[in-house]
Amino acid sequence: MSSTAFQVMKFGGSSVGSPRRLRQVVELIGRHAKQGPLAVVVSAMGDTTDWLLEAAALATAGELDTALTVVARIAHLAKTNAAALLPEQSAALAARVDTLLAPLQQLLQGISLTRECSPPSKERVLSFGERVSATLLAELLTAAGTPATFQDATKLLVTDDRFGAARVDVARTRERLQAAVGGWRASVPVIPGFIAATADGRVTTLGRNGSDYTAALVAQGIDAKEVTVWTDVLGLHTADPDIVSDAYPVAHLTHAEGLELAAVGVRMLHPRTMIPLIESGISLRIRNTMHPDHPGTLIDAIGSRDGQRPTCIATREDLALLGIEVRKLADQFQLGERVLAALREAQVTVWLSTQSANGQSIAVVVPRPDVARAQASLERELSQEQTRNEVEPLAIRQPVTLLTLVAEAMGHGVNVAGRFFSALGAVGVNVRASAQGASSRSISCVVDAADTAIAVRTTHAAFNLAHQQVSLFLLGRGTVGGQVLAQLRSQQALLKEKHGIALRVVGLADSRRALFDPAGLPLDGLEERLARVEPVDPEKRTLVPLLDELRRLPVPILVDCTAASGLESLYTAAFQRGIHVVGANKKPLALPWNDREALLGEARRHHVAYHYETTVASSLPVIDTLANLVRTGDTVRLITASLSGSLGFICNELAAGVPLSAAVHAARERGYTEPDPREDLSGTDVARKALILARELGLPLSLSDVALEPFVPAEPRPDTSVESFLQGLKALDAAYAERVARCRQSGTVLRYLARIDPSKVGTGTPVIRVGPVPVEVGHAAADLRGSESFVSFTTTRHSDYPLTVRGAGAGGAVTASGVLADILRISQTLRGR
Ligand SMILES: NC(=O)C1=CN([C@@H]2O[C@H](COP(=O)(O)OP(=O)(O)OC[C@H]3O[C@@H](n4cnc5c(N)ncnc54)[C@H](OP(=O)(O)O)[C@@H]3O)[C@@H](O)[C@H]2O)C=CC1
Ligand SMILES: N[C@@H](CC=O)C(=O)O
Repeated sequence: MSSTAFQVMKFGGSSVGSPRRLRQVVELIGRHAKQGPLAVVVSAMGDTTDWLLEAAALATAGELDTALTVVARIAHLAKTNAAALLPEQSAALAARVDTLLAPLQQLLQGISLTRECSPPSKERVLSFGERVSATLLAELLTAAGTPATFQDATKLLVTDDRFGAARVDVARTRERLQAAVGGWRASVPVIPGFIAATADGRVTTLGRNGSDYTAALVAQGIDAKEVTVWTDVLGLHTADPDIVSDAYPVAHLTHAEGLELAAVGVRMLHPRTMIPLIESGISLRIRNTMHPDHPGTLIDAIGSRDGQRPTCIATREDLALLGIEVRKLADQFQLGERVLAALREAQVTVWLSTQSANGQSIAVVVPRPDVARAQASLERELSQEQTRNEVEPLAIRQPVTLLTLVAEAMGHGVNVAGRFFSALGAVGVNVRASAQGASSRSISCVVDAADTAIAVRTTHAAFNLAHQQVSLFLLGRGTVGGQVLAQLRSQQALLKEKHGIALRVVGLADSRRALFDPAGLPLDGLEERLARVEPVDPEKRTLVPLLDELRRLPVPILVDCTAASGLESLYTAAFQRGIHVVGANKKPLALPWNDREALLGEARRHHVAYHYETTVASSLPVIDTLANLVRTGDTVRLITASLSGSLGFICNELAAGVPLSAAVHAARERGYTEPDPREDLSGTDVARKALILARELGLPLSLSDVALEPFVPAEPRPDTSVESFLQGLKALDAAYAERVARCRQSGTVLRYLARIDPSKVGTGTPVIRVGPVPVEVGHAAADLRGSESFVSFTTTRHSDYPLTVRGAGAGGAVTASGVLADILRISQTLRGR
């Protein structure tokens, strides 16, 4: 290719739709014209084409006056834009616009008289937008010092006479362009996009993305080296930036990738545009007029050599999935061929078709507006088989979206399909149909329209981000929630850098306030920010609308660090929306057996995780250990445990001579107790934990089955406030000091223990007992320090020496670390890499 080969630049309607943008275009062309020969293709200004359609429709309806006001609107836009750049010539420019639009007014008069807008007339009407913009741009360029000449596209681009769907005669077009190009070096040719003409000069148009197509045809016809499409985006993005905030422009693609993307619905590209460029080896650049120094996206024969180059995610929406299945042997039917032929005959576009391996069934994806036509044609085609009851009734699913991954490197790596489907499955998106082309450059699947956003975000993150994004909605900012935020602040950067997990808090709520921002809430000062939110009555508040926002974000997790009752309905709503739950709150797990089963079943049904390791002994790995014992086929014979960090601490304080009331106060201060310490002192908290463990063994028990002896009876004044209850504890100081002294004298230590004995099932003796026990020296609980907990599992395999887990059993920091570990478990499982 000679170094003096032409560049072709195409400017879309928005690039020339306002004075500011038009000025940028004039400057841009001026700069590039100095660097080498340049041809310019331009679209109609702003919404002019839509207005022309409106004017044609009005004229056809006989409303000529209104149609002419639309023409006046078109003229006004053109005059205002041009006059802003060249005020001293505004009158001449306005006269020019009027002259250009005079034939349009006559044409509309004719249409209104006959009340008929034939396809040729409609093409002529539509051609005026580009004529005006190209004429004005040529004049503005010349006035700005870049000599430019309007070139009439109807004299350059030749089509057949199928008005409305004209086909270009490439050979004749090339002949004309070759003849014209000789005169284009002295002055920049400005060619109206979108319009062409038949060989005998009748105006035709090139349809959707017509100006891009004009640019490609011109480039091919004049042997240009590159086409640049100037737009208002930075290039072709990895996904629709309106859906994926992390989508980014792709630097370099192959022609084949570009064609594939065009074929699956990327609006910026059209297969018709790609084909002349591919045939002639011409590169295509997509750049932004507002950021002219940004390189944009280059699409050429070579593409990127980077093995890690991005994967583009394209969607085509408003589709329907039709399923056809035969009951007889498929080879008698040639089902696939017949279905596709019938749809072709009915002029229904098929965006995807996929057949079962034995040809017994076929699924096709068609535009939703064409469903009735498609259905009628298929029913016609298969009517005899239907009468003989040999085919299933046509299954129609709509609206659906076609989601396609495109990347040249896709075929070079293993497990692309696995990652694609597992990423979608992990967020509960059901794949309704799928297809991978032999090109191995793309893989497509069909999802319900309602899942479009989450499916695009999820696959974009799985294939393009070095890190897995996780979106957290945190309930509770107290002892545990506050520490979760503190640990996120200190760990966030490290987790992203070292483990590829980007944890983002998108929501924070306490009992009366809530903050939510899908883009992420800055962690610094977050609790203070929440405190400034106007409080609402908790009875009247619902967080469900925020779950609707959360579900659209990557790996959404609801994190419950409250002790609130009734949150099971919020969990259910979360599960139903594909949101995972991490809970430190024991109450949803201590619901009556059937309710708890229903809750866990809902999570399973929606393929989401519900992790609650911290509900028993804070961050100690108790539930996980028990689950592994059960999973690997061991039989748990007995669980003995000290499950309350606060009661363990209080017992140790009592043994050290601290009065009960002061010990409880200290436990509360240290964040060991429940928000209401009576839950600890009454043994209820331990009963819940023991119940959670027993249920992990599959025992269908409820709280009322637990034989409970309180540590301190919350009765007889359960209605008193927490503060006055705590005050009242002083009256018990002496009795508890005496109780502990008696233990000391008998060589025992007071502990509050839980015992789960599955052998008691069906015997009438309680399976779960919790209560205070004086333990002998040498007992596993005797030497527990501070808030330590322990859990001992005696099993068939661990019979001589029980498997014991021991360590800090309460406290904000340790519990928060357990909550974080549960969050990371979900994140890592979903990372899929
Ligand atoms: N502390 C510990 O060592 C351990 C605690 N846990 C569990 O962690 C949970 C939290 O305990 P902890 O942090 O100590 O309790 P705190 O009382 O310190 O904090 C509770 C938080 O939950 C908020 N809250 C209450 N109801 C709601 C609601 N409906 N929606 C949103 N937020 C709400 C409260 O807001 P407001 O201030 O407005 O009331 C408060 O911010 C409890 O279930 C506890 O059993 C588990 C293991 C160990
Ligand atoms: N209040 C609880 C905290 C952990 O669940 C305890 O004391 O153990």
